[in-house]
Amino acid sequence: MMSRRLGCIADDYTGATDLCSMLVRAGRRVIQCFGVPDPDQRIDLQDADAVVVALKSRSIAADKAVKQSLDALHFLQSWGADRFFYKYCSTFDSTNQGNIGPVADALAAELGVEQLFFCPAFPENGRTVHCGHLFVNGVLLSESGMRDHPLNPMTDSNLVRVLQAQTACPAGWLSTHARREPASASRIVVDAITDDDLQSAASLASEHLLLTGGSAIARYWAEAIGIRRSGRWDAGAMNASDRVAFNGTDRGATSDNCVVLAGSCSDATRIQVAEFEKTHPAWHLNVADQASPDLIAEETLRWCEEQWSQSNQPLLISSAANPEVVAAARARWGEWEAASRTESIFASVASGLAERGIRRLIVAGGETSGTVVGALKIPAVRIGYEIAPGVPWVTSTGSPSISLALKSGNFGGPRFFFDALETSP
Ligand SMILES: Nc1ncnc2c1ncn2[C@@H]1O[C@H](COP(=O)(O)OP(=O)(O)OP(=O)(O)O)[C@@H](O)[C@H]1O
Ligand SMILES: O=C(O)[C@@H](O)C(=O)CO
Repeated sequence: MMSRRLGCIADDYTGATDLCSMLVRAGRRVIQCFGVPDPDQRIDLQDADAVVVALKSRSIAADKAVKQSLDALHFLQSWGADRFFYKYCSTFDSTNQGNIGPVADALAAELGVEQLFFCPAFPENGRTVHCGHLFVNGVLLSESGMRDHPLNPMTDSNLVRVLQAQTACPAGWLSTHARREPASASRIVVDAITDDDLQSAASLASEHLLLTGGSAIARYWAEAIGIRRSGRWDAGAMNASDRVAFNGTDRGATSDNCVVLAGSCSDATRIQVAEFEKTHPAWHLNVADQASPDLIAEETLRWCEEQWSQSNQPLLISSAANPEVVAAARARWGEWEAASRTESIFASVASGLAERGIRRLIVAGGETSGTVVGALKIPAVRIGYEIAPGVPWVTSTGSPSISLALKSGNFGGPRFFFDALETSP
């Protein structure tokens, strides 16, 4: 079989990292780019079997999401990709108008594809699809926490209906058990309850040029279509010059230091924060405070320096340890301003930590991860060891390199931060 290269477009940063980790499981060398790279960034993609372009297009206006996704497609074609995957959330998050339908339609039109599968199921993380309906840990999507999502509340579990509202093409669903495709539909939601179902779906799609879904199907599809397999990179190792720069700091940090930045408001992250602060120093940001984000960040960095002067324990900085602190910030600033202030604080803290020599960060939350990666001006990362399903350690390309664990809010068990430390580069 011809050796193929896979080009992927993901609609958020942690979702992209989730996808990368599944492709690494399948023995591929994967690079994740944050945004569509500029030619002058000169990211070396030659050794990669798959390239994932991470966008932040999940909740923006549909026309913008379409444009960014097509730009990403053209970039991936210029790299040499000959199969394409569009990754969205395993909970099918979208606004009423999109963006899953419009982006999928635009990519299909550009590639001349008529029939398209939609396969969000991620059984390992509790997301299953039965008769076109999505369940989260056995509960209908519309009755899960996603019902109250601040940006994209998901109040209908029937994905055929959700998708049909976003596309002019006829939508239907397919059970791989029946191996029967809906006769008139060209936009097809695929049932999957187990990984075996995903494997069957991947093999049904083995001739497809474009597939859409969550991360779990991508691993099997890469096998089914014969994507090049060059084996894993040791993507976690820090090189000697980075260590020298790292230890050269005069502000207390040492090469053992690692900081957790938790900006996610999800239940899973709250449990992880509570577990970690039982044994580690923790700093809770007061976003409701009237001080400027820069001042709050400076105060936070001073606290880190104090901690490092006493011990080299990993530190935790959290903004949303409980719903009350988020409510207080929103009451003071309004929802949008409160989120934007939180992100500014995390951006300044992340830059400040990097200036102080920190080279390992664990970040919780998709938006928060996007903010941190943007503040550190990281264009691309290589994918390393998988800490929990869908969350690998990644290491920035270029020098000095920095290692990051970018976690979707709801991913990982209660001891995720400990697991990340134990497996860190
Ligand atoms: N105390 C706070 N007050 C107001 N907004 C906050 C506060 N803490 C965090 N936020 C904001 O809430 C949002 C959380 O989104 P983020 O994507 O980081 O996490 P998530 O939605 O749980 O994760 P994911 O998108 O991966 O599922 C961010 O915009 C963050 O800045
Ligand atoms: O598919 C998922 O659940 C995640 O990769 C994600 O996109 C969470 O925002």
